[in-house]
Amino acid sequence: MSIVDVRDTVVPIRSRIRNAYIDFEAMTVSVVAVITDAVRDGRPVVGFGFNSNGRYNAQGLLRDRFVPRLLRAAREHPATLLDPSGANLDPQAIWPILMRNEKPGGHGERSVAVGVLDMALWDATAKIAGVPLWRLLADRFNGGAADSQVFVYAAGGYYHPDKGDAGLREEMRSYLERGYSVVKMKIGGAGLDEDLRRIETVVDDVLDGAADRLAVDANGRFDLGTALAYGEALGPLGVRWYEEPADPLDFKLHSVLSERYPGPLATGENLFSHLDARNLIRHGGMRGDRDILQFDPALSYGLTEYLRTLDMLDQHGWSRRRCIPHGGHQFALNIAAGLGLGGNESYPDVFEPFNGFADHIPVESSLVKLPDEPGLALETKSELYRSVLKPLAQL
Ligand SMILES: O=C([O-])CC(=O)C(=O)O
Ligand SMILES: [Mg+2]
Repeated sequence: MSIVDVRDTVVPIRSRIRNAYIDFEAMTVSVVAVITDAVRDGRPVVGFGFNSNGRYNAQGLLRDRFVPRLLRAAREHPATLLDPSGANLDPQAIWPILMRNEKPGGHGERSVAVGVLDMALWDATAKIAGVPLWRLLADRFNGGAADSQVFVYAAGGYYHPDKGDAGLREEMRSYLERGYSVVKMKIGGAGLDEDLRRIETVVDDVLDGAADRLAVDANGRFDLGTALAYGEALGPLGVRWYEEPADPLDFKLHSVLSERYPGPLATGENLFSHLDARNLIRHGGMRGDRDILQFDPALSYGLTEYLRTLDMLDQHGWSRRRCIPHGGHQFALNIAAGLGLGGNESYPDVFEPFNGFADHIPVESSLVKLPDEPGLALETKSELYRSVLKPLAQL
């Protein structure tokens, strides 16, 4: 078998929302379809991948470097893409082919291009094996143990020009109505007083005072003084976690904050390699008994790299249950179930049509089950499949 073509497209996920650092007026996603000549159910197997929000499409990198490397290997050395049986792809063998002639360091952007391709390769591999990705991962890397359901929380609470406190409350209430018990909102895009008012109205008027059901996300906005000032206000409230207080690469700042802020901190969505993740663990003062690690495999060189990150965490005595990836996609959901992570993000209302999970599986008590269809089962997200994936693959 072989890879016969790779198609890619760019889809806008433009919206008027804003976090503390960026707005999403020009946000885009790269989508790829890896077409194989393996046939299942009378059709060629196609693997799909896409990046999550926050980084823009990687079309230039995909077309200049990563797709040509893959297609050239498929043409000239097809066996190098395959597992020893020769009957399926081997994404872990393909990864170094994609990364040939790439220097170390400076992780970001190319990590998105590789992440999108790697997602599609794992999708195709599981489809060829005829199993859901979560099952393939559990059997291959987790002694066969898969979680039957995954903790998910509703991320939203963005700043929006037309939305006041009433709109924020309504949004958060609607997440609870849709089965989520933990929600997340943005901070740091207003002053501390205004943010505290926004937090308090959600905690008091929507969550019956249960602040441990509300996470807050500053998107890397604060300097040390501001991060500490917010921490002093958030600590006594007891929010679920305080996310990305400061620049993701300022490990010293994180370690100082972690000495002063007793509650859980969360970060990692903007660290794009297992080496950057290791620096966070080594130098960021993260606490293995409470903090949350949000590395997003779609943005950070894919599942192949994420497996290295999990190995690194094992070596540092961290439980995988501390990992709740950013990105709200079905890729990380499969990884969470198959490898025993602590949960996965969900965006019930933003970043359509890439948000959310299988159409027919509801969220209940902030838990979601996984589909049984092979691969990532992105086909179970009908709007994504109809409007983006099917036309791209020309199925
Ligand atoms: O607003 C964003 O960039 C997304 C984000 O931080 C998250 O989902 O945690
Ligand atoms: Mg975040």
